[in-house]
Amino acid sequence: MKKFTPEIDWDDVVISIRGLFKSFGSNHVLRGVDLDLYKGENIVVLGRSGTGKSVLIKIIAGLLKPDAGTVNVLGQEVPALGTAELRELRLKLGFCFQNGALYDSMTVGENLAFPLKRNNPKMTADQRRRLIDIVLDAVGLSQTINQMPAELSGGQRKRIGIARTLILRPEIMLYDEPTAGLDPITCTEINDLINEVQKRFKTSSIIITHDLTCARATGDKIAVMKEGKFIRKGDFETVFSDNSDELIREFYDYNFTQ
Ligand SMILES: Nc1ncnc2c1ncn2[C@@H]1O[C@H](COP(=O)(O)OP(=O)(O)OP(=O)(O)O)[C@@H](O)[C@H]1O
Repeated sequence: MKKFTPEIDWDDVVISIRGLFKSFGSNHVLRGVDLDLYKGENIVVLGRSGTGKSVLIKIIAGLLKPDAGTVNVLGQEVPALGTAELRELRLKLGFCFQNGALYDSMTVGENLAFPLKRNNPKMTADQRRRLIDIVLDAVGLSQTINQMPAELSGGQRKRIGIARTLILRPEIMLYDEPTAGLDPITCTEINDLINEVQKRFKTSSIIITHDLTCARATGDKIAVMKEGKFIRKGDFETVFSDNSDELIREFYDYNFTQ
């Protein structure tokens, strides 16, 4: 179970989605998605491959336009935003991709400086260094500042990827399969880090995963997507205590009874 109780502000919705539909030709991917993410909350999105989890994230980030529905992110109706407004909004969203997306030819420190130089060109080297120290400390890898990504383990690369996302101080974190390809001990460390980020940086998060151990450890709420909509939402116990749905049963059995 989750090891700490986050401070969720139930009066402050940071993402609110209603009646979202998206098709690609005859492929009806999203068919009436509703979702609320509250300030300080971690929501885990579960669903089989190809159910539309990435499409949902892309619509939240304004990278894809929905066919119908409303998508409000940090008080703004995303499909109505222009290019400049979208760019502003995306700075408040932190994307954590599966492979950490680090530049192999740069040291860890240079990788962390990169988004700062791009987004805050007036920042001094000292100011950058202070922020780099803060995020490296947050992910427990201060000693790696001069190392190359190739010298890091898979788990360390993930942590640096998270640090690089955090350095721009996003309000919402979007984690795409954060524990994929990691051994169970490293998975536990990443789960703990996701919770630590939530606590320390007061972020709200959407975590896409197939890993129920990750879902149980990090999710304040689990949302299960099937056939283009959420069929269940609630805390882990509530969602998995009723195994009448085949998908719920298969997810549970695959993760815990093999
Ligand atoms: N730009 C696009 N054009 C056409 N079809 C697309 C596009 N993007 C996604 N799709 C289709 O939408 C469906 C959902 O894809 P999506 O990537 O969201 O799945 P997912 O749930 O994230 O899967 P996974 O768990 O494997 O990452 C798939 O059938 C995919 O082929």
